Formats: sequence, C-alpha cells, structure tokens
Amino acid sequence: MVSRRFAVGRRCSMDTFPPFSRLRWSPVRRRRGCVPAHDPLRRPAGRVEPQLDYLAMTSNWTVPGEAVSPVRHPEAPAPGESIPAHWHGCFGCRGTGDGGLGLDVRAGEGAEVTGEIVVDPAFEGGPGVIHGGVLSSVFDEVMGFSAKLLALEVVTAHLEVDFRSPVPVRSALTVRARVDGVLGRKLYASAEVYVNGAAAPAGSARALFITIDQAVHFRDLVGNSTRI
Ligand SMILES: CCCCCCCCCCCC(=O)SCCNC(=O)CCNC(=O)[C@H](O)C(C)(C)COP(=O)(O)OP(=O)(O)OC[C@H]1O[C@@H](n2cnc3c(N)ncnc32)[C@H](O)[C@@H]1OP(=O)(O)O
Repeated sequence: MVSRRFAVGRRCSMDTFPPFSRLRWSPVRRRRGCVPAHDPLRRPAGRVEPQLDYLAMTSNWTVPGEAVSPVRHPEAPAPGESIPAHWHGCFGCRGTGDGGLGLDVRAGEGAEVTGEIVVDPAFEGGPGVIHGGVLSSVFDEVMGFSAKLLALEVVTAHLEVDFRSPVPVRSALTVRARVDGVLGRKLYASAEVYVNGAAAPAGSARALFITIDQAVHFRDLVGNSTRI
C-alpha cells in the first residue's frame, strides 16, 4: 500500500517498505524520481525563494575589531604538553571507557591547542559516520581548552559548526583550535578538524566563550552532579 504522504511524487516501491518510507528526502528517492508531496526542494511556482543558499552556507562569524590578542599565561602547559581535564565529570574530558569522548588535548604555541580523538563507533550518527552533535561537542571542548592556556574559566555562550565532509567512525581526528581575540569577558575561538591526517579540513567551528567565576557559576548547580 502506498502512503498518501507520497501520493504526489511518482509511486515508488520503497514507499511500501517501512524503514525506507521514513527516509523522505533520501537521495535514492530523488534518483528514482519519487519525492514526497511536501519535499522542501520542490519549489512551487510563484513563490518567493529564500535567498539562503545552504549549499554554500559557512560561518559569517567575525572577531570584533576592538578585540585584543590573547595573552598566554606564563604557567600554561608548555607546547606539546597534555592539558589536564578541567572537571573529571566532564563528558569531553572523560575516556571512552567512562562514557566520554576520550580526547587528548595538548598545548601549542600562543593560544593554540591540538586535540586528538579516535571516533568511537558509539559516536555514530548516520551509517558509518560520526554524529554531528558529537563532533560539535569535540569542537566545543577543544576550543574551550584553548581558554585554559590563558588560565581563564569559561563557559560556551555561542557555538557554530560547518560540516564540510563526512567523518567516518574509527577515523583519527586532529582538531586545531585557538583563541582569536578577547574583548572583556568574551573570548572568540575557532577550530578545524582533519580526518586521518588529510590536508583539507572536514569541518570547522567558531565559538564565543564567556569568562566566569566557577565557584559562583556552579554553586547552585553542582548538587545535580553524580560525580562528586
Ligand atoms: C569551567 C572552566 C573550565 C575551563 C575549560 C573549559 C572547557 C569547557 C568546554 C565546554 C564548555 C561548555 O560546554 S559550557 C556548557 C554550555 N554553556 C552554558 O551552560 C552557558 C549557559 N549560559 C550562561 O550561563 C550565561 O548566558 C553566560 C555565563 C554565558 C553569560 O551570562 P552573564 O554572565 O550574565 O553575562 P552576559 O552579560 O549575559 O554576557 C556577557 C557578554 O557576552 C555577550 N553574550 C552572551 N551570550 C552571547 C551569545 N550567545 N552570543 C553573543 N553574545 C553573547 C553579552 O552580550 C555580553 O556582552 P557585552 O554586553 O559585555 O558586550
């Protein structure tokens, strides 16, 4: 039986197969010429098209001109040294055996850090590739570590990610991140991820971190933790 949802497009045998019938925008459907009635890529005549070109979407983030260069703390870990976890309960800091990302983040020059991670199969999103939310967490965490080179306590206020190419599970990722500028309590950071030593990044991210006083910020929240 063909679902009414797909009645406008050409009839497709996949409509009768429940797991595939949920893949409403799948490339296979598109190749076979069967697309759902509500497919957003079917552009109705006479309607004003959105100007957003999401194939070309990329960050328009800019560091404000009045931001100053980050100043590395004299006691920051030396280039090449591992940066210690900021909190043993942190998902980003914990090992994969403990339900975490299993990241190893090392100090670089200036306000730069490098994070290494092998994509655990448990992080799968689409078939064979990392979940975008997990990759966003990797970016968030590694950029956050760059603030540690300035000896600042921060939380993420804004995070944006561009996913440029698929990141396979079990691949080795290198994330390069740095603080680009500081403006009052605001730290502007950026990062790129490289898969298995490739020269071109598979994704990039920008973030705004805000400095906090940890003791004050987490005072009424720490009681929720199961890892005290
Ligand atoms: C722990 C140590 C570990 C150190 C190592 C860290 C590694 C950790 C990496 C993972 C970090 C996380 O995931 S942290 C978890 C996710 N994040 C959070 O839970 C944060 C939730 N949000 C908040 O608690 C709050 O919004 C804050 C603290 C971010 C900001 O609140 P606030 O302190 O009252 O300050 P507020 O005045 O609002 O903002 C300060 C300035 O930033 C600007 N601002 C604030 N948010 C934004 C925004 N989204 N986009 C643009 N600008 C913004 C404001 O306009 C203002 O600019 P101006 O007026 O001054 O110009």
